[in-house]
Amino acid sequence: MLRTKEQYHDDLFAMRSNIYIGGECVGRDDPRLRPGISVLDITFDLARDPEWKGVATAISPVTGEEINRWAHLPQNPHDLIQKQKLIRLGARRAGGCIQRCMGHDAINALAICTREMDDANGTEYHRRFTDYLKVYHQKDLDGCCAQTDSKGDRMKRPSEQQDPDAYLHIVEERKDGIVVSGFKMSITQAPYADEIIALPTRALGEEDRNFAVAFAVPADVEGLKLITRPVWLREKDNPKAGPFCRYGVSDCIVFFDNVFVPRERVFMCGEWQFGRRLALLFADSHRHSYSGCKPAVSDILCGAAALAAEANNIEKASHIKEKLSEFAGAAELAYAAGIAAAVFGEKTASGVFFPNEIYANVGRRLTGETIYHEYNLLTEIAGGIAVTMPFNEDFDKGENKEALERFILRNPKLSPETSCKIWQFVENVGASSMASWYKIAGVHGGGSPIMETIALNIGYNFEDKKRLARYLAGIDESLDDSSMRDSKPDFTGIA
Ligand SMILES: Cc1cc2nc3c(=O)[nH]c(=O)nc-3n(C[C@H](O)[C@H](O)[C@H](O)COP(=O)(O)OP(=O)(O)OC[C@H]3O[C@@H](n4cnc5c(N)ncnc54)[C@H](O)[C@@H]3O)c2cc1C
Repeated sequence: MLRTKEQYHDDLFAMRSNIYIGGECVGRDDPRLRPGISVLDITFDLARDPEWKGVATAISPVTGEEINRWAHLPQNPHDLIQKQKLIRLGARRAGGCIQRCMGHDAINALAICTREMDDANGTEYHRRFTDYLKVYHQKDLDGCCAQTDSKGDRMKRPSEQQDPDAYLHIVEERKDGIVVSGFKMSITQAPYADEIIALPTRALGEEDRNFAVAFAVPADVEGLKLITRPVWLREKDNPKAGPFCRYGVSDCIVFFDNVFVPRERVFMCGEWQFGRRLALLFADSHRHSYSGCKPAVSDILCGAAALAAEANNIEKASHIKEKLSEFAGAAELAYAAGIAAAVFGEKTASGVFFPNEIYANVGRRLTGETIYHEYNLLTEIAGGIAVTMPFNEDFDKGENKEALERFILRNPKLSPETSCKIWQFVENVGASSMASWYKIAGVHGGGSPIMETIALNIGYNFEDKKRLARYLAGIDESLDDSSMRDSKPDFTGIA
């Protein structure tokens, strides 16, 4: 089934009120949530648009029916590339973050890890998960991923924390399910998701057994509170403002206050040995997703910088050309890393095709490192007007309207109206509440750069480089490069 955005809204607005903003409990129809809901609308519209069939849609391996690609488990490299393409496409339209990749990455991680736990322990998590996914596909659900725990004292393990709620944990195990408590934080799109998919955030020891828990619950389940921080642009309700102003985002503290999770929705319960594996499966899949969305952010920043250069009539200056080319490097190297991760990925026992973790991590780290630099490029090219421009209303009405039409004109080839729109866009993209969100998301979303460093320290073959150096230095007589010969890209599904 492919839901329309109207069906999605109906389902959303029928949910129990458990959203808290500024100390008040509000419904999902609160206008401050609307900019985020409008982003999700794009994902429903794209899936029903014949032009994007096969990019925004896929065939479900569990129901055999056409589904929204956000709910799909990639089966081959082609699927991973289509996912990457869809993320860049959606993110370009949403102005930077399409918000659905976390749920997608969570279901992939669960499909793989439940199978591996069953193979190791004879449990039945994979069957439960597949049954859950069938309903997820049939109802065309949207899940957010609640992985990041509030974590309390960073130097202490989950079981050592003064407040056990610093990490989501099992409070009680019953025959028919489990009761869980704890805080997850920075959870994007939780207030307008159908489902919350909870996963562990880190490697766990035996003493952390109760913190090894994964499950899915409806986002309005009894005992769940979503303490929400919406981000929107000042012009969100101005019909004359550009599409960028329609979109925004909400992140949440997801507070599980003794929430009951029925057995059929529990996908990990005490398997602490698999804590790291499940956390990393999500993180690596999400880092691959960044190779789609971060290039879109670079596209937008590059476009804004190029327009600012045009408005300043400095396009032909050599330092501007050089700066613009840096955006191309940031966007396309990250995108290329995503494609490499897809064709050098691997088929897991669950049938899910998983991106190569080295390429996914180097791509993600590059994007985290360049994000502030890219904003700096825009600032250098645009000058200071982004933070000093009068409000839109001053350009629209009042006694200074005519004077401001002259003021805003720098490049005589542009009309005052176009010039004004360019500078308003530069302000919104580069110097707004959303701009700050994108900067910090660019660094920490998908794991802080240190997490990619750790992943690379574990997975990258440094011994191979040492062997090479030993050979070139004359310490070893021969060099074994057979791994280069044996590693072959997989083009399954790619026409
Ligand atoms: C905009 C945004 C959206 C997000 N959306 C989601 C989402 O949808 N779902 C989700 O699950 N998460 C989400 N996240 C969370 C994101 O994954 C985390 O921000 C990220 O993993 C970093 O965790 P943290 O913010 O708790 O920072 P910390 O982990 O506290 O990191 C802060 C600093 O402390 C250091 N540090 C931490 N622990 C240690 C230690 N033991 N020893 C030494 N140094 C340490 C780190 O290296 C880092 O430099 C989102 C984050 C942002 C900013």
